Amino acid sequence: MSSSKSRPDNVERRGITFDDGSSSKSRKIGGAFSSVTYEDVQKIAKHILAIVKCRPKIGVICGSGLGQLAELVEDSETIPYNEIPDFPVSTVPGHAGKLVFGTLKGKSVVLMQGRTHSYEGYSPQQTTLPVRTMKLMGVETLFVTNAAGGINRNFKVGDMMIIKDHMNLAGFSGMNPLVGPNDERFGPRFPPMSRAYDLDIRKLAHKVVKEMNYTDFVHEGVYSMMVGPNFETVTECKFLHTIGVDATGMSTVPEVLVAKHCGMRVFGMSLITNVVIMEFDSEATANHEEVLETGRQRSKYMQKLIATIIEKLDS
Ligand SMILES: O=P(O)(O)O[C@H]1O[C@H](CO)[C@@H](O)[C@H]1O
Ligand SMILES: Nc1nc2[nH]cnc2c(=O)[nH]1
Repeated sequence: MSSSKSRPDNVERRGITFDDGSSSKSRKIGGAFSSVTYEDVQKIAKHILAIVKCRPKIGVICGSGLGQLAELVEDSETIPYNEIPDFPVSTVPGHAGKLVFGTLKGKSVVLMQGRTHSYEGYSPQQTTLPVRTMKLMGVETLFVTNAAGGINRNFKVGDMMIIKDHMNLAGFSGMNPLVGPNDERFGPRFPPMSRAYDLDIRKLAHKVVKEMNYTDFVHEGVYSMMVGPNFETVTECKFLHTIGVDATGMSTVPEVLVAKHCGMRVFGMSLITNVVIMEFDSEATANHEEVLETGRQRSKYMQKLIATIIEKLDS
């Protein structure tokens, strides 16, 4: 299958068939409703499980420049996203676009080396399709990682943040992967989100941080998602700071919503790749090269931390 098959500009949106026989496509309902059905996801999961021997219980989504965790995976089996029918394909530098199956510190895992984002043109349902695919492959615990801009003034470039909660700013404009008809086989119509980030894994993470002497540069805080692709204005950063956000990015939240909806345990971690600009007259500007360079310099610490938490996880 060619990689262009699943790119956002020419992806065939099958949509939903309504009671009167019309489809969401013919009703010209936009991206938010271009749902992927349970059967679609089942088909993709079966396709993948027919290729790999591994039966993962833990999934890890590697954010911008953070895919090197795959180097620690033993007995690895790799599938590029563009070889999986209907799987969204990463189009951004720093996202290799591969599923890596294998054993990480004794645990069966599947790693996503790169994700897709709404700003690439994908609907929230498409960007989260891999999470539902993991669920139907047997994954019970999801680790989400990302590169993010530090809003908290105590954060320095290269620091890390255990995510304790998120602010779904994209959701305020209706961009939420759970919008549309709800299939109870995935989860309930109204899922709670007050404990989105698993408390036990967060406690374990803090213990591991202490044992590894990482306390000077690992914090805990609140992540927010902006749709992007532009970085924030000064006023937007000041707003985020005021409402209690510690780090901001363009991903993760939809994945967490879908993972919680389908009953997964979730742990999230941000690498602070840049500190956001909050002075109107600053000449500094945010850029993706800095994000990737920080990833190159600091991702090994994040990899070690994530790998050790996974090693010590109860299941
Ligand atoms: O969230 P991840 O995918 O780690 O990447 C972050 O870094 C990119 C911007 O440099 C954006 O894609 C933003 O979301
Ligand atoms: N929105 C946003 N995403 C990022 N990803 C990495 N850094 C940033 C940032 O400063 N802002």
